[in-house]
Amino acid sequence: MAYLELQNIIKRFGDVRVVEDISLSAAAGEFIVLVGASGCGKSTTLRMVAGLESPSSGRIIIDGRDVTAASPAHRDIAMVFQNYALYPHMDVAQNMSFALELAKTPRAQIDARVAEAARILSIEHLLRRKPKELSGGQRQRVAMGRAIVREPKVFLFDEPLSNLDAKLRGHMRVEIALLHKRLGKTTVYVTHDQIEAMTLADRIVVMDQGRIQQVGSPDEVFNRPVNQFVAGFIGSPSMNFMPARVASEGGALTFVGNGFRCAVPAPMHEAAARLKDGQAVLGVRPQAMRLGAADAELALPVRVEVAEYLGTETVLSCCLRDDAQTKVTVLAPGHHTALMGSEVVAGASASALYAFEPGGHGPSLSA
Ligand SMILES: Nc1ncnc2c1ncn2[C@@H]1O[C@H](COP(=O)(O)OP(=O)(O)OP(=O)(O)O)[C@@H](O)[C@H]1O
Repeated sequence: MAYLELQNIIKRFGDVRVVEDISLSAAAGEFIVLVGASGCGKSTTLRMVAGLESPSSGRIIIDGRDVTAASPAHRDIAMVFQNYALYPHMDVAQNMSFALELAKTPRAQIDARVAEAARILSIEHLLRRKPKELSGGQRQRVAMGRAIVREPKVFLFDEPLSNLDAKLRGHMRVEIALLHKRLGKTTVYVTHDQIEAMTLADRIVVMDQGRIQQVGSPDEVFNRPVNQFVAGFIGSPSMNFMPARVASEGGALTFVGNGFRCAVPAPMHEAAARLKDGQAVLGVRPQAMRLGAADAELALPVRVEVAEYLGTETVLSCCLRDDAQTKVTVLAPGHHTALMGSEVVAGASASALYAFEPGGHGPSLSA
């Protein structure tokens, strides 16, 4: 049963609609990640759950109660912000206790909860320090501690790791996953980082231009993206896209692109035959491409523009030999910097091929 529910939420700022009819539900204990590019409306959505913004229309339900009009303090939620939002004049223990003091929680209970949260987050030795005496990662831990002590029904995280350096971000990501496992609370987490989304989420909500594009498990959004936008957003390096038209060659449906052709895989036949003007966008992940695979079902003649060796693999940034505007990234195991400037064939099997109606939000041909 849904524990947190957003029903037909629309948000306008003046004439600008930033959230367009979002409906979403989270089960008790579920970890939901809202992901999307800057400005897609994910923070606004989270802030409406928190009660920091009011929806223009729609309802928000938490644990069976309509909280659409309730103040943040009466929603039983706790939010962790990107900029930590700690009180600078209070020490760590005071920052963590403050909300409980306001709620007139008995002192002994406050002390016990602060001690327990400090233990979970390994910040016991920092309790008497002021925020300015802490590193970014330590401040973020205190912000999480402040959320934990309130024992909320729902945790909300708004880009909590984006102010940290890459190494610390990876470390804190693991801590958040462990914390969720331990506390089991329903969580909504906003990020523009698809690695955070993939690693933390039970279900990922991919947003673009105020709308939900896809809701699914990390496996679903990675392997079965519903449109080109989702396919391009999830996965690193991003999926390669190439324009192609569908032609009937000798009775067989074929994708024909600039300098390559490839049989349309059987599961896409019906959708490919229905395409407007026969135009499609093919997609293939950099990890699925093999160098020199001239006999592969999809064999792309490419020119290697840049080759970056990362220690165990090389990222080859290429363009189609017959169309320099179409870029193709190949992630090849081993050391291949010598290929810079040369022409090679990058191949992929038909099972690794995606195809979409053009325009970004057109459906996948295998959906
Ligand atoms: N108070 C406001 N008044 C007017 N427009 C706003 C307001 N708050 C947000 N917006 C606009 O709403 C859109 C969505 O903003 P939002 O912060 O939800 O996006 P986001 O996906 O979280 O982006 P980011 O990752 O950059 O935080 C943006 O175009 C933003 O400029």
